[in-house]
Amino acid sequence: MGKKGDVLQQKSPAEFFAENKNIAGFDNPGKCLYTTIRELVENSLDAAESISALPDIDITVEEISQKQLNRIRGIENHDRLDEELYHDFETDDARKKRLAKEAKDQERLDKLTAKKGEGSVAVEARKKDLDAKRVAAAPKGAKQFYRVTVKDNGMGMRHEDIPNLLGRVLSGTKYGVKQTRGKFGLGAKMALIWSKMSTGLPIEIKAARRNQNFISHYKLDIDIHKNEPNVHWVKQPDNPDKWHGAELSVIIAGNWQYYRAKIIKYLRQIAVITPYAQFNFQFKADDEKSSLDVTFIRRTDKMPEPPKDTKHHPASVDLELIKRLINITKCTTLQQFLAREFSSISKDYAGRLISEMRIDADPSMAPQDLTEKQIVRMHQLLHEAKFKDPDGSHLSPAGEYNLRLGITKELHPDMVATHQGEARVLEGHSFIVEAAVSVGGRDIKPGINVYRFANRIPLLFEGGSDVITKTALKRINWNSYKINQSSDKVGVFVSVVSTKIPYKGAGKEYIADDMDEMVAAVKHAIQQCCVQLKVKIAKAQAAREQKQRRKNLTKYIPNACAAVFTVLRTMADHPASGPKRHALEAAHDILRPVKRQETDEGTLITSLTEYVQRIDTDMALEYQMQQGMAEGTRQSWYLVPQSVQHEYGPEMQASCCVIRVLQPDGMGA
Ligand SMILES: Nc1ncnc2c1ncn2[C@@H]1O[C@H](COP(=O)(O)OP(=O)(O)OP(=O)(O)O)[C@@H](O)[C@H]1O
Repeated sequence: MGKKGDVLQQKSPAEFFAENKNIAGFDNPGKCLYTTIRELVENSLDAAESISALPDIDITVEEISQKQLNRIRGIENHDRLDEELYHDFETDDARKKRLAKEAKDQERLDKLTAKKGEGSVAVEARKKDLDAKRVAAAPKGAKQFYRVTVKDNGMGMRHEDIPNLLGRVLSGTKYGVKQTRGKFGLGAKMALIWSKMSTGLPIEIKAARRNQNFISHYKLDIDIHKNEPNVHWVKQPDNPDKWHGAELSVIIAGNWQYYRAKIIKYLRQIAVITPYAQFNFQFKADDEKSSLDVTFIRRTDKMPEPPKDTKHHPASVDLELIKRLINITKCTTLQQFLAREFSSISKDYAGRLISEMRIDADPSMAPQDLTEKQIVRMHQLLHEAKFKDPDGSHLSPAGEYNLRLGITKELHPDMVATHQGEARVLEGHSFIVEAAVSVGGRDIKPGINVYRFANRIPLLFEGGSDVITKTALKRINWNSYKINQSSDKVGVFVSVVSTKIPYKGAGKEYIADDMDEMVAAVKHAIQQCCVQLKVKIAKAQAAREQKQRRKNLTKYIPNACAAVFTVLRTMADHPASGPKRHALEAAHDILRPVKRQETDEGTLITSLTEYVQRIDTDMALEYQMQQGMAEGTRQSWYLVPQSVQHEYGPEMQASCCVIRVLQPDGMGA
């Protein structure tokens, strides 16, 4: 018999992920609830977009008590014999103490609210703090369970594929070279594994493809040891309405209280990046007051072009992948194989590559006849030879329009700028970085608030290690764009799309910060937004300053006019005599209208105000001329001269602008 630790064991992928569920973002019950919702919603979005349907997604989270759960599982509910055995047991004394403390805290909160006002930052922070304290101090209650149901209007699933797609870890339809939210073939199965681990209950699936006259209705779970689906029952009811889509429902342990904020934040951010989708979210609590019903309304029917399937770029393939492609290819010659199974290789180029291999490979040989050595040589050459970069036309970024729309609808910022970068390449996969930077708005804290998206899904965890957060916080000199990084409310939205997002881990929570190409692309996209904002901020600042200057100048006009008018009035009513008379004759023109009551205090105020405003505008223009016109305020117009001879004279100044007539470059006088 072998020694302990010496015995060969094998694990199925399902067993591995069940034991290491944190790798896939299933860390604790609260996070499991969050990740389950997220995985199902992302599958729904992929499914709707794959048939170009505007996504309509219903998400329901229903609280289920231990008693209800037992009823579902067919377990009898027993009355407790020994209360003290249980987690939620609390002595009378302990309860009294807890309640007294809560009352005191509430009193303090009321005082703070009276002083600072409801909704103020200080009050909100204190409320959050108290909620956390309350949860921590409350006796550990029974576990919490939830039924999570997500329904969509997507492509559905083929009836016979459903058990494998949802009951076998590492199986899916998104392994190709295409931009999709899902990639690993894991998410929905992790929700099922967690349901199996925490409640022992199977998953229920309804699905129908377009024009299918029945609905596939399954109840299944997973044999974790064998990594195989285990179908409890299957039905095929009629589908008279020709519904298409999928509805998945799992019952799992979770923690709504701790993760409510994160779940709502996730939905809000996914609504920002997919404003063409409608999300109806319902939380059904036992107690009506705690229930929640939120709809993130579709704001546009304009969907980005869907991503397209592409081929492997030669720079991204490894030896195993080449062998796999050789096994599955339908090409009959090596030259065809290189030209058809890879991107950026033309037929001619394939011929040149084969000659360069110099290993007796011949363009007309069957790829399956390549020896191990020939494959190794081919792999080496594919990594040494030059190829055109993939152009990114198969990617589907959200688009500046959608990004701007989503941000405006959710945050209502004062200003926002967007930029979509050029396609770039990372390890043979093209990627595009889009960014938006907003200033001001609702529900946004002062400082730099980073919103990260990858393949159009929000990333909410592990922000500190992410390339986007690090770039926004450390590599941008905000001051140089007239943005105060601690007091302005700045939103930095960055979305990366790629056929392969370089996630760290299967949980899809962050993109590493160690790839120069990615760092450069993210930095460039943010900077481009900042450049646009700088112009807008400068304009807004100038307008504010002018308004303030005018306000300062006109503030004392009524008082000054009242005093001047009193003097004029007195002079008009009591004409001077003697030596002063001559001196005052000059003022005759002013005094006469006063005497005739044609000029009064109001006339003086109006005239002086107009005068001050005119002078102020002239001064502002003169100042701008001295400073050189700001780029944003300068506009070129092309005028056709009335005659052949034209004098390009000095500039003309009007009250609202300065016109400088210049000779176009390269034109004769
Ligand atoms: N709502 C849905 N509509 C249509 N097909 C679905 C739906 N949900 C899941 N599927 C199918 O089931 C497969 C497996 O889904 P699963 O969530 O396990 O992995 P994935 O989405 O492929 O990858 P990832 O683990 O990265 O999320 C998907 O590839 C898809 O084919």
